[in-house]
Parts: sequence; structure tokens; C-alpha cells
Amino acid sequence: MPKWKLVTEFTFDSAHYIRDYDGPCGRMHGHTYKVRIEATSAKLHSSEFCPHPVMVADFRTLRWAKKDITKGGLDHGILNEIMPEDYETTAEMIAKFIYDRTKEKLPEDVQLKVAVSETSNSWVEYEDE
Ligand SMILES: Nc1nc2c(c(=O)[nH]1)N=C([C@H](O)[C@H](O)COP(=O)(O)OP(=O)(O)OP(=O)(O)O)CN2
Ligand SMILES: [Zn+2]
Repeated sequence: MPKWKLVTEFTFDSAHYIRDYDGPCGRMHGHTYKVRIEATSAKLHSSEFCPHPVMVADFRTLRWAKKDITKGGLDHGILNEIMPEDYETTAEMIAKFIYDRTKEKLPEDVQLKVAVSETSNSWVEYEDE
């Protein structure tokens, strides 16, 4: 079936610690998190900014997490305070958190894959097939 795949990448800067971690990651520290979101659909849709069905998903909608925390994003925040308690602040759960929040903003048929990197040598990817 013909389909589109959008890819967008962005960064945000935040502090975190991993609860009960035996090592430096258990102390408050910061990362420039890199995020890559892939959105796939066989249909085009309107968006919160555009009334015409011409997009898989609006890049502006996909990039919500790069906004300042005072504007609903994750930038310049403390992830342990922003994320609900059932998410820990590992890259795995940050990817799931971004996936879950982004999915809420999109039409049901849009498939997502979210990748998160804390450091230049490690990535995690999350999707729900
Ligand atoms: N599977 C995961 N492992 C670790 C995570 C994680 O989110 N998922 N997170 C951390 C820490 O948050 C830490 O900040 C990253 O540590 P580290 O991999 O040690 O990063 P460095 O770039 O400093 O690695 P060096 O090898 O010391 O250069 C840890 N593990
Ligand atoms: Zn860290």
C-alpha cells in the first residue's frame, strides 16, 4: 500500500537522575537529548494549524517536546518532576513518554516510532506495532 513516512529530529536540554541507580546516573545531571520521530500513514490529515487534509502529521505537532516546559514541552526542565511517576527517566521510558504524548495528538491511523539519545553513542527506539 502506498504510504508516507515523515521524519523529524530535534533536541531539548533537561536534567534528570535515575531513581535508586548505583552510580553517577543516580545524581542529578543534564543531557542535550536528541529525539527522532518517524510518523507513517497511508492517509493525509488536517492538523491543529491547517484545516486541509494535506499532512501525515504537522511537523509542529510532532515537535511539541522541544518547547520550553512553561509552554508544554520538556526543554529546560527536570524530567523527574515533569514525567508522571509511572515513567522513570531512562531513555527507554522518555521515548515511551514522548511516544504516548505524541500519539494523543494525532489521528488513530498514524504509526509512530520514537528514538531518544542521551549521549552521542547510545540510542533507544520505541514503537508499538
Ligand atoms: N539502558 C539504559 N542505560 C542507561 C541509561 C538509560 O537511560 N538507559 N541512562 C544512563 C544515565 O542516564 C547516563 O547519563 C548515561 O550514562 P553513560 O552511558 O555512562 O554515558 P556516558 O556518555 O557518560 O558514557 P561513557 O562511557 O562514560 O562515556 C546510564 N545507563
Ligand atoms: Zn543521564
